[in-house]
Amino acid sequence: MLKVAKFGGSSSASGEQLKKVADIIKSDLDKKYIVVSAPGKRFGEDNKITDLLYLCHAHITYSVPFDQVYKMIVDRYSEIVKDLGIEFDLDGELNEIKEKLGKNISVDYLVSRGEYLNAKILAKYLGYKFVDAKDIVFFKMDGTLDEEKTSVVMRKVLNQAGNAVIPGFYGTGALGDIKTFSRGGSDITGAIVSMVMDADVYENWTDVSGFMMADPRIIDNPKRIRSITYRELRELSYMGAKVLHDEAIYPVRNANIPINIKNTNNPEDPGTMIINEREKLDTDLPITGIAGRKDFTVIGLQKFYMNSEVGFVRKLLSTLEMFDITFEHIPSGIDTVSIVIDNENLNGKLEKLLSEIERVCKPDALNVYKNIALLAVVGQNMAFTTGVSAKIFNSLGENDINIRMIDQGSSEMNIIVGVAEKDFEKAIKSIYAAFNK
Ligand SMILES: Nc1ncnc2c1ncn2[C@@H]1O[C@H](COP(=O)(O)OP(=O)(O)O)[C@@H](O)[C@H]1O
Ligand SMILES: N[C@@H](CC(=O)OP(=O)(O)O)C(=O)O
Repeated sequence: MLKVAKFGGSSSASGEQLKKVADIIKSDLDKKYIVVSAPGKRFGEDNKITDLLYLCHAHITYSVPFDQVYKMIVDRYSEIVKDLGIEFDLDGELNEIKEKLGKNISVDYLVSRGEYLNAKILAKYLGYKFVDAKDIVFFKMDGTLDEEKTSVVMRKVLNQAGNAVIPGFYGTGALGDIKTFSRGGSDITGAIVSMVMDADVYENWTDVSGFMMADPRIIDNPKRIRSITYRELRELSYMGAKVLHDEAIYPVRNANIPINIKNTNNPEDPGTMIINEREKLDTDLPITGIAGRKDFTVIGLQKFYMNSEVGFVRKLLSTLEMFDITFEHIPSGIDTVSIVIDNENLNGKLEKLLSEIERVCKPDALNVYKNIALLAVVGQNMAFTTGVSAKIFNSLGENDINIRMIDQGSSEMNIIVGVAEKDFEKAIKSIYAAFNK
């Protein structure tokens, strides 16, 4: 039996947490490859090391003194090393980083030091080998994973290493520089190690006892999801349930490796199993989970006889292509079509995009709705159950929540609802309550 275990920032936020991590690892010899994030928050108002490193880089870029932020980082690691009581040359490591803290330091290199140092510390505490992610994770020129090179090199290095601790979140770019995944990317590193080493299970250790039916920061004590398919999980994590990065699903799903979400603070809890087959799901609830995100803009077009104008949607989408904008959903009616765009992708381009849409599509009306939140109600059982959408829309209606958009994928595995951002939490609460009476 081979297990890959990834411990997130919440599991490694302090010496005390890292001691729990070590106990978990030592109590199960199948956990051979350990992936670790940078120290996360110890309490609500605390800072994640990765955020402090980004902040430090911003100070350097704008030539603002960064000593105070840098000191906060140094203090956190000093405390961890002290609490663990290990002999660790922290000063030597920090000096190496400090020497590079000039104007031209790459942001990816600097933020990757969060996981680098944490993995080195944990390896020392466990007596495991430290394997630097820069030597086993490789990216292509376009920034995507170089799966071939990564597989060959990682397999060779890890087979020789025996038990090893690997920093998550980064690897080496095509030009030999350090590159990171997007935020939360240590989950992806864990999934890649699982795939390449052909693990029997990928354990993802965090601070909650599994994937919940809804965000526990919005719903008090939500029901735990005992088992969920990769597809459902991807929908939920993409839509904001960031327990697991949505891009971490692909490598393990392809290799058919189950993921087990577990709680470092409650290791006995079974957590959530993420598997391939719907038939083996341990649930008969019509919906599996609810997730959502704020910060969307909806652009709505109306045009009489739009449905008979050949190529209308193509023209509309070509305007997005022109500005290099991706979209989330495109619900349409007979004479209407809307595009839902993540604000991050609009990035100051909205006015220019609207004028191009006017020019190319000549709509009768063009409306923009800002501050939209999207909610996704997800479940593979939904396609086989009647009345699910009625329940969702009734619950929103009963709570006076105005629905701004509805979309349902062809898989019938999710229903997406757009609401005003101010109604976001209320909407999640009312849908959750409707399915948990
Ligand atoms: N549906 C959900 N189920 C469980 N946790 C959720 C859900 N949606 C959001 N979360 C939040 O995700 C957090 C865990 O993710 P994250 O902070 O990235 O963990 P880590 O630091 O271990 O990587 C939980 O503490 C919880 O607040
Ligand atoms: N430390 C990185 C990568 C990561 O995956 O962190 P976490 O496991 O705490 O989500 C980040 O904050 O984005």
